[in-house]
Amino acid sequence: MTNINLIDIRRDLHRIPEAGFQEFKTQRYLLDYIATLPQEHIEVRTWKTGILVYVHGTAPKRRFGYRADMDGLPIVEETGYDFKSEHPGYMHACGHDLHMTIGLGVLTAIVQQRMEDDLIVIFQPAEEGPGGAQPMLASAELADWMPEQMIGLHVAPEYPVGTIAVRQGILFANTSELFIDLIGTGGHAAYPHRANDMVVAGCQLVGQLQSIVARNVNPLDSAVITIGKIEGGTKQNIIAERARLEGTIRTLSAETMVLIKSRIEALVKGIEAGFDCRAEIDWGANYMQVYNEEKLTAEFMSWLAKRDDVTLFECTEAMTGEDFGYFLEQIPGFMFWLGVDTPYGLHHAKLEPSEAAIDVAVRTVTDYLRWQSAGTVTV
Ligand SMILES: CC(=O)N[C@@H](CCC[C@H](N)C(=O)O)C(=O)O
Repeated sequence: MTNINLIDIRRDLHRIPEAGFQEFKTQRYLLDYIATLPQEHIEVRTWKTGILVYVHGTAPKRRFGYRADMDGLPIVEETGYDFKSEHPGYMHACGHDLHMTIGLGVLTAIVQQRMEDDLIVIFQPAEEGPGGAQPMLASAELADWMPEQMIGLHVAPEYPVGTIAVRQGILFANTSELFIDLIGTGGHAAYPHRANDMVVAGCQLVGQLQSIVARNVNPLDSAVITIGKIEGGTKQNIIAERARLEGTIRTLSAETMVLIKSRIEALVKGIEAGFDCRAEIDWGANYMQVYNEEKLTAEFMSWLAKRDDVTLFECTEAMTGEDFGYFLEQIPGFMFWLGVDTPYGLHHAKLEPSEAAIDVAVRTVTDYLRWQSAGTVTV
């Protein structure tokens, strides 16, 4: 395909993980690489810290899109890599370094040997939060370059390299972030009767939240409420005036999300009454489910099944979230899982995805785009 060293690129990107909408070095790195490609048939735009690259086809009738997310996570890296993150407390622990590298690989292949149709490669910031897809889709930069068909992928630690897992319909859940501040009265540890302990209130609330999925959601439906962070108090012998819970809600339907939010509001009101305190709920960023358009996904799956270099696996839905769902709400297409064969899961400090998967993905996406563009399939 190409003589660029995608492994080196992935390692360079791995060294510089950045928070959502702070991907300045990442954007610079990608732009510098894109500038080394022949420029005759490409146009480049930036949007915030994201990038849009338009590759003009030889006889375009349609415009395809491939999207890669760009941001890292606030995790202290514990891999055995000699190319560890150089940004303290930040790590590419969700595979976005691979997603971007694959984007550059596909871009390079299509620039080197253009297809008939147009391709837009989208590097999107802030997938982990607060969400870059929705504002990017509403931006002037994308408005006149809107793809007619979209592809996205996500690394999957649990599958061997060479496996592509996908399904028609819902692939990833609806999500909502959840931030609850509890505000009471602090005081001396020895005088609990004169204070209003928000650590106790916060702990009770975490316990009560577990009852929503267990007792309010239909057992044949699926939902998750995870509280990933608790903060409260200032010192071991001071009763905490404030506590803060931070979490996320996952559902397979919009209706269940509404139900869960109303139950959280009711339980929080109960805590306010029971502890005579005040509470503030912030729902943070909400992501649309990732819904794979049935016909295109079925065609992709039958195309994959005929290949002998990949193994197709028809997977179930996952409760992960992805703001790629907003692309698929407006543009027909699909997302698939790419096997990267590593014992540690996404968002783990020891995640070491196999780099051999990069070549698998570049080949699969490029061949699929060429096959589509050759007119075998119409949307
Ligand atoms: C693939 C993946 O891990 N995505 C993230 C998306 C986060 C959405 C939002 N910030 C939230 O926490 O709800 C995930 O955690 O699934």
